[in-house]
Amino acid sequence: MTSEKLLLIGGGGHCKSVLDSLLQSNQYSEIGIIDKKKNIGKLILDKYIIGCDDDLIKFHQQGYKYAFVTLGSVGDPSSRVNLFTMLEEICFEIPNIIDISSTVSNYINMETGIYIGKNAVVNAGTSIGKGAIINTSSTIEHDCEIAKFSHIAPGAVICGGVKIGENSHIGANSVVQQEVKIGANTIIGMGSVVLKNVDNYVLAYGNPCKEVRSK
Ligand SMILES: CC(=O)SCCNC(=O)CCNC(=O)[C@H](O)C(C)(C)COP(=O)(O)OP(=O)(O)OC[C@H]1O[C@@H](n2cnc3c(N)ncnc32)[C@H](O)[C@@H]1OP(=O)(O)O
Repeated sequence: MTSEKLLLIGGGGHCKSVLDSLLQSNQYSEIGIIDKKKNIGKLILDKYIIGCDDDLIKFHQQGYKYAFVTLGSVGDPSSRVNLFTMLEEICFEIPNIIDISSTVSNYINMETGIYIGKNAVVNAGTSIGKGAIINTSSTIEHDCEIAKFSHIAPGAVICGGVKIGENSHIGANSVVQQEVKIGANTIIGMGSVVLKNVDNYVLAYGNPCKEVRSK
């Protein structure tokens, strides 16, 4: 274990997933959670909510060198993006958090603030942008590009050479055919089978996946 102290920003369900991964890896000496002021003192798994956004600078000065956004999102990651920017401005170091049960190739490129959940697989030649969530049991095959703040939800299968634009959500248990391009700020609904490219700013779902409306 290092003597490094980490803050998790957002104390909801996604925080529990990330915290559970952290507790199994035993990487940080202290973990504190930041949430709404009214939730200070509440326990998440076995870590406390110790402050709110207004306290971030104080905690940084007190030796919390690392911080990570644990607010989740389904389709609109704008709050996650804003929190990430706030952490960068305060000069926190933003690590990647990778569950020990995942299988991640050594031959991938990762920016920062990425969560890779339980039993996820990321294959060689893939790149993952900052703030992305690669959730439980998802598979990202070889040579994919997963842009920043996108969320690959549990069980989704992203076949080889797929490109996913920033801020997009690939719904749980969807399958994206090899070489397909999915635009930015787009939502693919749960259980979709994506056979063709999907544009920016659309909601699409179904088997075969079809654009339903603009976002
Ligand atoms: C750890 C975690 O839990 S991470 C979170 C994982 N969760 C996900 O990935 C969820 C992704 N979200 C979805 O799939 C949502 O259903 C969305 C975003 C596609 C649609 O949401 P909404 O716009 O609220 O649609 P709404 O629920 O009102 O449904 C509208 C219609 O679309 C249909 N529909 C909604 N989603 C889907 C889908 N994935 N596939 C097929 N049909 C769908 C509904 O049956 C409904 O049909 P109807 O009008 O004939 O009754």
